[in-house]
Amino acid sequence: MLDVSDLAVSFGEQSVVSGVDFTVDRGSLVGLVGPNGAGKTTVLRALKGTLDPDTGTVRVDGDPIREKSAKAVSRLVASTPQGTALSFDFSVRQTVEMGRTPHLGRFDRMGEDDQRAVERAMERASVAEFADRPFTSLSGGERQRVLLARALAQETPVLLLDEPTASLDINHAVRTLELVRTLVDDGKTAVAAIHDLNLAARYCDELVLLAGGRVRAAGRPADVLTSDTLRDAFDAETLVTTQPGTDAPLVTPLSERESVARRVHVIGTGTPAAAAVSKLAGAGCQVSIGVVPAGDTAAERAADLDCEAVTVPTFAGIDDAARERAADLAAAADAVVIAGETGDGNRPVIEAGNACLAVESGGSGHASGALDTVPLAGLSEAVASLPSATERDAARPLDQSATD
Ligand SMILES: Nc1ncnc2c1ncn2[C@@H]1O[C@H](COP(=O)(O)OP(=O)(O)OP(=O)(O)O)[C@@H](O)[C@H]1O
Repeated sequence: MLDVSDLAVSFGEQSVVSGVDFTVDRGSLVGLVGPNGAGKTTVLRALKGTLDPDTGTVRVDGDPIREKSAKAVSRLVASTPQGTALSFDFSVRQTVEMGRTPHLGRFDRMGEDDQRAVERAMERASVAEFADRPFTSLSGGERQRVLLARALAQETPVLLLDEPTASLDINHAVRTLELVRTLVDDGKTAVAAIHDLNLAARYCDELVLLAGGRVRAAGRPADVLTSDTLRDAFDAETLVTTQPGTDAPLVTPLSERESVARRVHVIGTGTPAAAAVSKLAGAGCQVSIGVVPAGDTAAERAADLDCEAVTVPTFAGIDDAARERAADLAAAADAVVIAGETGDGNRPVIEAGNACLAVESGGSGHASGALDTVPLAGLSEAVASLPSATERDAARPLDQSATD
């Protein structure tokens, strides 16, 4: 339905987007996500044909949009702007009626069909109750819904929405995206720039992640929103898990204070080890676990959080290759954390690691009674307070010379 190929736009000397390619299938909702200044609004402007790209083409149903008349485009594409600071001296109803302009001749009056489209658009965007109020008297979120109603009244096959939920409370944000989702499920095609990554992940079929004017990732939300792509695009540490009851990703930004940035190898099984993995990954640690039976809760948690798990088939015992891989991870880690049952076979893995901590109450069965034991709640702080492997290695020759 929409096809963007090799799009490049610059303002004066400044290149703003370049090499942007993506397609939007009919009846799908694509979210444009990315940091401030990434080029999302610029791409939306190119999609509606209101700017002249340096290179590249935007096609709607195979036809270049720049070759269509403004009226033809406005019958195909409706859009809502990012800001709502428009100084309309019109009522809400009159503002929504403007959406019918592409369907009317210059001196035509609105007919019954037009009136019906306006009423229906106001109902759907929940603004009918404001119909007679001046647009300028509404709050930012109410104005945003009126502008959505205006776009809906236009009755186009394509909707372009620039931050449709930016000023909306959580109830109206969800209702707006659910409305867009319903329209898309009924056959419309929509592209929306959305800052809230979790709402974008929940409602969009696909995401296009822009940063620095380029597409950094595109595809299903779960494939686009990974810690690595988000670090690359936003220069931010995040924890990516799954939204309850869906398979959509859930992105939790980590503050620098929370981000412990330590490499930690966990040894243990079951709920205690799973809780330790979550806690450490949530604190921004690079976590590995093993050796652990495949299918154990802790192995599954590690997989959910994109952490390396050294596994062996359940009841198969620990083989040499698995033991060596886990020992290598333990030796390279800043800390080894023991949580839950470890099994005798993991003894060499524990011995390969340097700074060992055990999680309180989950530590039964671990190899040494001489370990520092910490509560789960204080685990990431305890790990952060240990020297990193690099600091330990740097200190080692000094220790040796001191004993010589
Ligand atoms: N008319 C213009 N003249 C000069 N620079 C511009 C113009 N419009 C946009 N830019 C610049 O282009 C870059 C991309 O802007 P754009 O509005 O497309 O980003 P965005 O991803 O929508 O950002 P935000 O999330 O902050 O809305 C920014 O650096 C912006 O300053």
